[in-house]
Amino acid sequence: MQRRRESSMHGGLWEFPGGKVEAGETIAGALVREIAEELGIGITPADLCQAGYADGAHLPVGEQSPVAITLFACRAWSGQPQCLDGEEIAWIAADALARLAMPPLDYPLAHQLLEFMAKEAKKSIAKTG
Ligand SMILES: Nc1nc2c([nH]c(=O)n2[C@@H]2O[C@H](COP(=O)(O)OP(=O)(O)OP(=O)(O)O)[C@@H](O)[C@H]2O)c(=O)[nH]1
Repeated sequence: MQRRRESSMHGGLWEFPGGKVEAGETIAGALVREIAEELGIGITPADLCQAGYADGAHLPVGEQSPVAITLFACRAWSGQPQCLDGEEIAWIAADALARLAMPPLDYPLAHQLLEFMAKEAKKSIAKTG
């Protein structure tokens, strides 16, 4: 997880690393670029698997968001993650994610990630068992 710069919108809150899709990019292509810019590691679209999606419809009634976020899991990368853009980065255990102070859409994403990981674990047990 990455803690946003204090001076930015949602400053000081923890979020999944990533960023906005630019004109002409695919969502996965934008993530490859953002992860290189923010963490200095190399990932490829082939290693990405969609793990979640959140937009304003996932927020409590009365709360709105102009933002829609697609969350990807990534199984492989090259290099060591460095904090190149945020205030700090940290590995967070999946079951501790929801206790972090995060922007609103990252809470439903964290919940979906837990479900995704549980399903992946079941598949892996089925394969090996
Ligand atoms: N992670 C996250 N970001 C949100 C939420 N709601 C919301 O408006 N945002 C905004 O969505 C934008 C995400 O873009 P970004 O990660 O590229 O962040 P940024 O604007 O600081 O980067 P930039 O300067 O490179 O454009 C941020 O401005 C962030 O504040 C939310 O619930 N979760």
